[in-house]
Amino acid sequence: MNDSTGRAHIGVTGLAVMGSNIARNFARRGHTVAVHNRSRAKTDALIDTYGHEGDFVPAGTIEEFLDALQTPRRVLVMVQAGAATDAVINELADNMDAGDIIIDGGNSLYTDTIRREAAMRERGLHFVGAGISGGEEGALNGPSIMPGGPAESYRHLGPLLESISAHVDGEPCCTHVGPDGSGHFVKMVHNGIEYADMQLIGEAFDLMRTALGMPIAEIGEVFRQWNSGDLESYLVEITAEVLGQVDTRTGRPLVEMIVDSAGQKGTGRWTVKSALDLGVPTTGIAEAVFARALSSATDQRERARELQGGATTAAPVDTAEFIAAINEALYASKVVAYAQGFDQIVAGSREYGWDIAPGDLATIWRGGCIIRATFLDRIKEAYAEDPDLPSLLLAPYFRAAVEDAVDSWRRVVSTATLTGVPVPAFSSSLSYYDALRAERLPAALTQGLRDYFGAHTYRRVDMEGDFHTLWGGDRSEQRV
Ligand SMILES: NC(=O)C1=CN([C@@H]2O[C@H](COP(=O)(O)OP(=O)(O)OC[C@H]3O[C@@H](n4cnc5c(N)ncnc54)[C@H](OP(=O)(O)O)[C@@H]3O)[C@@H](O)[C@H]2O)C=CC1
Ligand SMILES: O=C(CO)[C@H](O)[C@H](O)COP(=O)(O)O
Repeated sequence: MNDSTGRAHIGVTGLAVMGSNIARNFARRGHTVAVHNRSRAKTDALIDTYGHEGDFVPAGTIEEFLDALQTPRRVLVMVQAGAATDAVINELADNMDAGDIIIDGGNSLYTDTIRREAAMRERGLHFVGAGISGGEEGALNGPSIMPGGPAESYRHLGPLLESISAHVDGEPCCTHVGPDGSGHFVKMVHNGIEYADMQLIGEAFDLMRTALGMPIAEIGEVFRQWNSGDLESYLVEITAEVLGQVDTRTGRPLVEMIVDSAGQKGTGRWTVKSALDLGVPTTGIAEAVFARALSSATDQRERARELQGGATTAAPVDTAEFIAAINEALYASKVVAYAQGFDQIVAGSREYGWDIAPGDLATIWRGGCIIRATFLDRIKEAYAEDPDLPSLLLAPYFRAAVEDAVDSWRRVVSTATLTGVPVPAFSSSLSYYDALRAERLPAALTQGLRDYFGAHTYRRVDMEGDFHTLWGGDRSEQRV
């Protein structure tokens, strides 16, 4: 047990990319911040390079670190998710006192956070699983922060976290999301949407590159222009930057020199697994995760290059017009991805009793995070108008935008198919839209088949109850 008389307002342990920049963010905003890392070198490097930026208290051991903190102690853990996070939390907990607060700011799996919160609560500690987004730049200048955990912890922590978060229209991009794993759950879905956003941008790029045969620099310019319209967002902005980058070794566009095999650390996959468990059709995110998996199946792709694509047609004639159509298809598909992500958040909130307000997330995702976009203002307004919106696609603003875009969207998907350009996210989003608005779905036939082979029963459109047809007998229908 420590008898703390320390002076630091908060401690950060784990000083890699995220932790070191968040520690600097705290210090630059006038907070005294204790800093610690498993291996001392990162602590020393932070102090040597940035020590002048504010009031840091470097610590070599967990005991020194905790002694440096005011009580109740507040410690932000920024280490690798999984076993490393468990190890750090347990070491902290063994040396902390009742009422102290541990904040896990890593990309932890929300079910781990539920487990850890319960374990820490039993030990009298507060545990806050906080999703943090913004990468290196956001961590330093203002991330979007999604803290879960007990409401009481947020009363102690809120002002501190809000002070380092991004702000949009004077509002902090940080709010208490709900109990236990809710903060990490919404961060997971945020990352799933991030995957879908990037996949859609990639498909738009591929259409311009492969179907239209445009030079990379010109495509970059298109994205730059799109960033002053409805698609204005951080990811579209940095797409223009990446496409504009010239490789210094070869003089060619850098993107042509990067291996086309996308990595993933897990949050997209977790989103899809959770969507399957919750029964939410998060198809855009799933396609994005599978597209990364397919891209990284490099040996299989190498062998498959010999497969013939059949009679593909020539590129669209009017380039400018087709670029405008891609813009609309991208926007409509993006609305679908967000609609599905928000559906998943609503379903998760219901499943775990978290009472998450979707509009609050739209508010705190407007700044600081990777999916920040002007678009989120509209989502915020949509949920302010109707907090129980059945789907974002039914909010008047988005409904009108998607209905306006749908002809272009169909043309882009059909042109992609005819020219042999893969557009899994564009096309699955359009299919989702068509399925959602369909009068009748072929699920009726699925039910008939299930009843035929497995006596799984079906419901009728004209009366209540469950029914089974005696398929192997006289084919009469029984009420079961
Ligand atoms: N990078 C990004 O853009 C973002 C990352 N995140 C999440 O934030 C967290 C931190 O990310 P990032 O800064 O990239 O760092 P990394 O995920 O690369 O983690 C490195 C840090 O973890 C520490 N660590 C690893 N294993 C242990 C252990 N067993 N015990 C103690 N410390 C350990 C390392 O210490 P040592 O130096 O001693 O090896 C180092 O400080 C992760 O959960 C990540 O998913 C969230 C948003 C964005
Ligand atoms: O959380 C993040 C941004 O919000 C991280 O950058 C995350 O690592 C991105 O995921 P992946 O590495 O799977 O692309």
